[in-house]
Amino acid sequence: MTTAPQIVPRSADSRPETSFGSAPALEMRGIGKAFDGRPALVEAAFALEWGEVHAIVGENGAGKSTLMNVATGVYAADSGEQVMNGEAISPRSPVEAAAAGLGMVHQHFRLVDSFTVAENVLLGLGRKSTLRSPAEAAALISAKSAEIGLPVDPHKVVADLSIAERQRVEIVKVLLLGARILVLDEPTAVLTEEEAEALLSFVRRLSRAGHAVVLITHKFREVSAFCDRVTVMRHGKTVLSGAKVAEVSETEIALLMVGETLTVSGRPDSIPGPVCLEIDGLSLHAGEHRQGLMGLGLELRASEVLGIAGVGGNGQEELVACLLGLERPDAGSVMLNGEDIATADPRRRREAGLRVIPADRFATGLIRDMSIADNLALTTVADGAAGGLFFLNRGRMRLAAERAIETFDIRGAAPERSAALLSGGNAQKVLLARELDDGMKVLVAHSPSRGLDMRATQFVRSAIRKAVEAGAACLLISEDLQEVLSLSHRVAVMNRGTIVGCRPAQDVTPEWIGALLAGHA
Ligand SMILES: Nc1ncnc2c1ncn2[C@@H]1O[C@H](COP(=O)(O)OP(=O)(O)OP(=O)(O)O)[C@@H](O)[C@H]1O
Repeated sequence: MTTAPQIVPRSADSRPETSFGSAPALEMRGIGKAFDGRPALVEAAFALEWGEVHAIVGENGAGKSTLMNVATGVYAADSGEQVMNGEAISPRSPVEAAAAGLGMVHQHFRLVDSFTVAENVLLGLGRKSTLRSPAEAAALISAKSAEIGLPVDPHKVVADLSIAERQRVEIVKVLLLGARILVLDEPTAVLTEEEAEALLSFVRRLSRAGHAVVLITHKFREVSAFCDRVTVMRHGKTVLSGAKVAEVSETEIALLMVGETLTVSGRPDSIPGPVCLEIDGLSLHAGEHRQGLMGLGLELRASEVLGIAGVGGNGQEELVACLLGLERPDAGSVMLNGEDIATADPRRRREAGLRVIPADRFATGLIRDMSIADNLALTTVADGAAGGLFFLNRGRMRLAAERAIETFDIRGAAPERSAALLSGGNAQKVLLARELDDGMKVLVAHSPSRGLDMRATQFVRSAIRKAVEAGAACLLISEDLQEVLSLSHRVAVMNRGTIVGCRPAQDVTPEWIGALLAGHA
């Protein structure tokens, strides 16, 4: 049986108990890397010590992942040098990097869903491994999992695992491959608060045991509470190299990240008008992994932002799925300007003026393998704006994409580039460019700034703000309370599949929200 991980935040005395070497764990100097002639890294540098947790922060597209992809052999650098523990290395693949002691857990996991954990690890270890069967791999996984205090069941099928469990499998896999330097790319973006805390505590324990850990993150709290040093990247360059976290303030880091001051966008300057969206008695049965909806009701007015606060997993996904038309509710109505669209097809909803920014940009928003121009044209093909009935007017699509790229400041983008190559912030901007069109009357925005850096967050919020000031209505569903409070005219709280309270934003108090979230009011 495994025991719950202990919480081990950064403390004054966080020196490692052991070390894997006397030379620095990793030194990268003068690293350059371009994609299609566009520079992603320019003379980037990074220095990592054994026994530390080192944060790399920077805006979306700053080059954090690319730098670590170079370190771990995913990409070959165009220039620069890399020294690990005093020895020059230039891994040509992630397996080679791991064999040298450098492993990375990516934002998107690389596991085969239909295989068990043991089979996946066996596959990941490759042909050079001495392991011959899943049973041998299972024994090794159990031993490693117990040694490092990270619960993993080797016999489970990956498809049945939660996101946090899959992430633990990836970590164990990388450590079994021989990693002593572990790179985690935004590991907590996909976790609940509790899971994130457990993971970060594990990271601290790992560093105390002598490993070096690189944590790519957008969250300042993680930097200040769990990291020893911080490196800041901007536009492919290292603008702060390995500063001690205790010696640099969050404001200083933020300013280095953006290179200028940002204006904070607040609530739209608009007076709510007539009701344009009225949801009544919306019900959807619960499932194995979902809460369902329990007779949910709400009213949204034109020129208004109604923020829905709540802990994730309380029906938010289901509400968005019902509004998108991906789920058919068991009961209830969704009146959009007098028309019940509860069972209408997605095209009719669009014609009625409904637009949706889903929480998962790529699952229900953009198509990863299609170009930016094609993604932008997805919703206009049916109405003829992208050409005639039997052909697509590529020239028109290209022009529309060029306009969107300019208006929405989609960096590093060209119409024909694949959406898969966009950073999180830029992918969100493509979605906004498509959804915030002239026909929009009601925007449903689900966690619109999740995983985005400060600048992209401000961009998204000010785009919503402008749309609402121009007369649109916005249903803002977000687990980020700050986001809800800063943008909304009214705040509703969602719990167990229904709205449990609603107030004008100025009357919201932490006690009121707290009581509703906890189900006490
Ligand atoms: N395989 C690739 N092909 C083309 N361009 C790429 C590729 N990988 C990254 N880029 C580009 O390199 C730049 C840096 O991207 P990178 O993913 O390293 O940024 P990041 O700081 O990790 O951003 P985020 O916080 O959004 O993950 C971006 O402009 C991105 O579009």
